[in-house]
Amino acid sequence: MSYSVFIDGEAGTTGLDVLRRLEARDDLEIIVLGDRRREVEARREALNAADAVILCLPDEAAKEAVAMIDNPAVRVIDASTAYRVDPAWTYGFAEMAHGPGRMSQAEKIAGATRVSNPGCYPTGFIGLVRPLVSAGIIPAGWPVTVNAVSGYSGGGKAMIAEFEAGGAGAFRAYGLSLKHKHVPEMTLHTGLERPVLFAPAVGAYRQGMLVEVPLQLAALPSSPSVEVVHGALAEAYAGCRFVEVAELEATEAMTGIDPEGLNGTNKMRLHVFGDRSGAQVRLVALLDNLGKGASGAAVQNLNLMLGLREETGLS
Ligand SMILES: NC(=O)C1=CN([C@@H]2O[C@H](COP(=O)(O)OP(=O)(O)OC[C@H]3O[C@@H](n4cnc5c(N)ncnc54)[C@H](OP(=O)(O)O)[C@@H]3O)[C@@H](O)[C@H]2O)C=CC1
Ligand SMILES: CC(=O)N[C@@H](CCC(=O)OP(=O)(O)O)C(=O)O
Repeated sequence: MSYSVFIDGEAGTTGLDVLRRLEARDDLEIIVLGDRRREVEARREALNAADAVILCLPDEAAKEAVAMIDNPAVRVIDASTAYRVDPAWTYGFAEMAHGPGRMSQAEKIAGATRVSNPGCYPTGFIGLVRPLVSAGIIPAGWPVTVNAVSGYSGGGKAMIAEFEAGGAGAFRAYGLSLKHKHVPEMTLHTGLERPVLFAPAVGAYRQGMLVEVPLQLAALPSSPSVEVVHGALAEAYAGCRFVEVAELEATEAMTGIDPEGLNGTNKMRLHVFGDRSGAQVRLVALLDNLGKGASGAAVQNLNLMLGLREETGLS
């Protein structure tokens, strides 16, 4: 059986990467608009004709696209920020832990017609922190900070053009007003009660990211050991193909970590770097902002929603 898929925003950074991942598949037929991609009526027709649509658009254009869909059978995956904290949409982080006996996020995605694809930074942050909040290691009211660096493709076509024209600088801290659009999503889907303090940065390389959460273990109520923190993460992602937790021994031997290390993949690797006394850790997620941070996750969600589970890599 073949399914039809329409990528709205097919010529953008995320859209092109989704297309690259799908075009070789013989179980999918891709609806491509080419030069007609900005024509409202052409989009409306494609949005209602496809079995599934993947919106790779700015927030406002994504909302307009959703409003154009009146065929109830169409499944929608939105890569923008528009619906990530909307309770009517299912959050598309398939490995997000929910605790024993509850429906997994992957099952929720499989049964949904509206799925919001997570942001790139939130994928790393939620991946690191949610299992620790669920396990009671980080109290819900704890003040949590996240530092991160992304390649410039994270800012889409405009930022790519800026950096590739030269003169953009080697490294730029931003989000300095502390109002980054990812904060509500990071806070909600970890179960934290206070807004996360988010310090993002962008570097003069195209793709790949590190998302880091430093924790003063000795200040936490249970003073957990490095092994307890690592164990909670390892348990949360046991059996997942796309999210892995690096062994403590391997992490201890590392002297650096390359943000480009998982480029081109749909994988995320979590590290727990601990100090010798065990009083502090740096939790670090490594992922491709266009892979598990965007297009890879969108394709994973598409597979789940169309029932192509063998393609998901979820055990
Ligand atoms: N880049 C990344 O790493 C990530 C991006 N995202 C999200 O994915 C979405 C797309 O981002 P990205 O690919 O980076 O952005 P780009 O700027 O690279 O691409 C945006 C695309 O949207 C199209 N578009 C813009 N406005 C309209 C409109 N009014 N009607 C129809 N099409 C329109 C553009 O068309 P045209 O080609 O004609 O210009 C372009 O193809 C955003 O919401 C972003 O936040 C999410 C996670 C990571
Ligand atoms: C480097 C850079 O600018 N990154 C983007 C985030 C990219 C991303 O995740 O897109 P969403 O906002 O749709 O989640 C930013 O900080 O706005």
